[in-house]
Amino acid sequence: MADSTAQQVMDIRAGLSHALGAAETALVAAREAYTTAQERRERVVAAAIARRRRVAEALDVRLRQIDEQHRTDLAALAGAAAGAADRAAPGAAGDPWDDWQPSPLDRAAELRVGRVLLPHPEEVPALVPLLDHGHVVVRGDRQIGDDVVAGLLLRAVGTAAPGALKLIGYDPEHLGGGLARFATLAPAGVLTFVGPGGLGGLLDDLVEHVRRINETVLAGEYTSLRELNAATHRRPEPWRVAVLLGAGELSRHEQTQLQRLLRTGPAAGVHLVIQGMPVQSGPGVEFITAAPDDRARVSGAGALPVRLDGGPPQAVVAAACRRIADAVAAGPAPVALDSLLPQTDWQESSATGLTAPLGDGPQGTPVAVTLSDYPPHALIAGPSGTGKTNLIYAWMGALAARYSPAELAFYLLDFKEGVSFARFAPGRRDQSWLPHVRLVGVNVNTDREFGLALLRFLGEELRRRAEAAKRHEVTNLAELRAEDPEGSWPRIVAVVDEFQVLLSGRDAVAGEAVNLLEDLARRGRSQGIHLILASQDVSGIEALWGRPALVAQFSLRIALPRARRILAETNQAAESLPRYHAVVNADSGATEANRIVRVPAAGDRDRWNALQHRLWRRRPEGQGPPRLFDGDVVPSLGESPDYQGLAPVDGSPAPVVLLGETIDVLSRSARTVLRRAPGRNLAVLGTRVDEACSVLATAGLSLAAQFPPDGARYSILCLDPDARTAAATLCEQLPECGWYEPDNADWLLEDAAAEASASWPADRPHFLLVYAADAMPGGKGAADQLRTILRHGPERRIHVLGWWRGAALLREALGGQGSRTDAIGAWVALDVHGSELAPYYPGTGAPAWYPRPWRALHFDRSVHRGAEVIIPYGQL
Ligand SMILES: Nc1ncnc2c1ncn2[C@@H]1O[C@H](COP(=O)(O)OP(=O)(O)OP(=O)(O)O)[C@@H](O)[C@H]1O
Repeated sequence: MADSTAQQVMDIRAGLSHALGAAETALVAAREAYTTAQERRERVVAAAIARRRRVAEALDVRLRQIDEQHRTDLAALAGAAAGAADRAAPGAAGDPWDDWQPSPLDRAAELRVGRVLLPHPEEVPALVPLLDHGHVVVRGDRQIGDDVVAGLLLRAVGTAAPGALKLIGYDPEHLGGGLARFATLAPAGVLTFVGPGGLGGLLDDLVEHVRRINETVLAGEYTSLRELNAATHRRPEPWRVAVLLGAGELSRHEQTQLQRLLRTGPAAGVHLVIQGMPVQSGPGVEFITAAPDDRARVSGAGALPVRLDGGPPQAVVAAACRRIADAVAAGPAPVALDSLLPQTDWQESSATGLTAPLGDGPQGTPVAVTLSDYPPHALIAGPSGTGKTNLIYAWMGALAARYSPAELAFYLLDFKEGVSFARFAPGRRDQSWLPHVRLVGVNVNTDREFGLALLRFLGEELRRRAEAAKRHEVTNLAELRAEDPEGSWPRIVAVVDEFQVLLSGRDAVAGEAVNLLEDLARRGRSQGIHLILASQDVSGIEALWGRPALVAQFSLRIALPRARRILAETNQAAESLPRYHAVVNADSGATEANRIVRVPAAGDRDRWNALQHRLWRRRPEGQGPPRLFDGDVVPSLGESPDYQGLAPVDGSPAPVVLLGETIDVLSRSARTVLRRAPGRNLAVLGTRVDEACSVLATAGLSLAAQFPPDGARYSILCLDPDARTAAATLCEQLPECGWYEPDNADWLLEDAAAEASASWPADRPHFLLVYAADAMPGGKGAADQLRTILRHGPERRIHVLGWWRGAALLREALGGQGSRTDAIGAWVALDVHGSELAPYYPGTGAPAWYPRPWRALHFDRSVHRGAEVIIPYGQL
């Protein structure tokens, strides 16, 4: 048992020892596991700490990157926004006020009102689009709003070309005070005010503008003026900016019109700037909320705060307005004449008419004007200085460059004082001429007879053409030219500037002129003779109005600004024409036929000369200069074709006495023929010594030119010391000239009276030139002798060419009151009134003659029905 117990103890001990061993082993293992786990934990914790640190670092880096990116993006955006704003609002649209001045842009810009506040130092302007875009409504603080409106308007006018923008102000509360700083623009028509109560009318007017522009300017071709401008680079209508500064309740009609304008205005260049009037938001309407500091808002900038600019300084506004007003008053820069000229000269045929552009139409396209069977003739009217003469130049230039002189001939007459047509004829400085011009009459304002002469000449040409047409059995110029291709049948354009001078008065000249005009106007159309009558004076047009049949022929009407009575009565288009524009109307002035043209400047000498010289160098061979009739120039006998044609002839034909130049187209000389027949003496009447001497010298020299040196006798009796020099000079120029003075006058008279009473005619003529015959010494005896010579001399080839210093003095020489006057077959009256000439004039009347310097009235009872005006010649 003990053994067993010991065994048992042993066993238990062994068991315990075993268990202890196992436990110790387990403990060691557990300890090891614990250590391992501990170590792992420490590693994990370290790793976790390291990771968190890395994450934090990465986060920092990323955040820094994001911040950086944000700053870069913001700077780029702000820079881009600032750049875009500069482009959208260049020059006057965006410049700061301290450095601001008008700078017209070639397209509508957005307008700066302030700056957008961004968390970035770059300045980004706040812009609002207005012109060609929409409308602007300003609300909020009234005072700040006023400055915004002023700034906006100044920028708008400053970016438009002068005159291309019109402001209309409606300010019922302050009666225009809100726009007072722009008042300088008013006289130039850039700013107009509408009074209180005028809102309805203003809105109606603007709606009407929109309608008209859509209908006549855009005319279905363009959807807006902006589009038209982009396509043609022209802006035919100004922008109209209506500034509506507060209004009470709008009526229903006003509301409707306002809505119409908000919708349709911008396409037609009609824009509204509204303050103090409720407007609903809608497309194209920009809202500015005026508030101080950074509390303002501009709808285009979204929710971003905006700081509005202060108003423009008054000095800047005043200077700009003055400059714009001056520029508008000075008118637009002229267009060049070249714009009317074709690429190649002289390519057109005038067989059916003459067509040439007169200028540009509203859309920049040339407006052509035609003279043909219809319309055949033109009336041009415009008050002085509106550009009538310029328009004629421009038209002539355009025609002359298209049609050669074989196709077109000009006859030009200017009744105005001055020499506006003289440039077409050779002058002292410039020897060229416009080869189409056949006649130029200048300074003819006192020589209405010259106008008559032109009309007579054209009347003759008309007859010649009508006869040719008859011969070729045709009815108009086109057919005549086809039938007679070798003939010279240019279209004739006769221009008479200030034609009313010709028609003024109720005398014979006016009467004949109207009749001739009527005939020419009626029949000229088919024969290619066209009349252009121009007048600055409404009375000119009125002179024609009494002749409806005549006026009806002038169906082409051209009205310059403010021309009156030339268009139809209800046609007011000329009233509102801008400077250098014209209404061209080929339908007698009917409103529907109006065409507006902008006429180029053709007055410039250099430009004109370039054209004239070019055409002149191409002139057809043998094409001489035009006949120039200058009423201020004394003609020269040496240049008279009739004088040049005189030469001694064999036999004893009746000599011709030249007296002066007739007022006609061909510069003919007035003449009288000293046949061997009673009464073939000449009397010069009047007190003007120079002119009397000139007529006698012309007579003497022209006689001498027809005889060989010993073919005729000349005796000069000079009884006026004032005429002595001239008479003596003539005596020297005449062959075999006897010289007599008061102390030997009796010799001449006795001798000549004896010859005159001889029973046979002399073998050669004897011409007695008596200066101041009324001063004849020798009493009754001498007077009788002179009468004998006058009465009987001519049949025996003795002719008196005498100067009496009065019509009544001649009558005394002829035997006093009641005596016969037929011994004087021809006379030249100087400063003698028509009524005094009655005894020497057939019938019961007297010629209409009001003496004028260096003009005389000539009558030859053997050939004349009426007296003719002549111009004494000057020096040989
Ligand atoms: N289209 C134009 N462009 C530029 N200048 C012009 C134009 N038309 C006229 N002018 C200028 O205006 C001035 C007056 O023109 P113009 O002599 O033609 O007028 P007018 O009506 O004939 O006047 P008046 O009858 O008094 O002679 C001139 O100096 C002329 O150069």
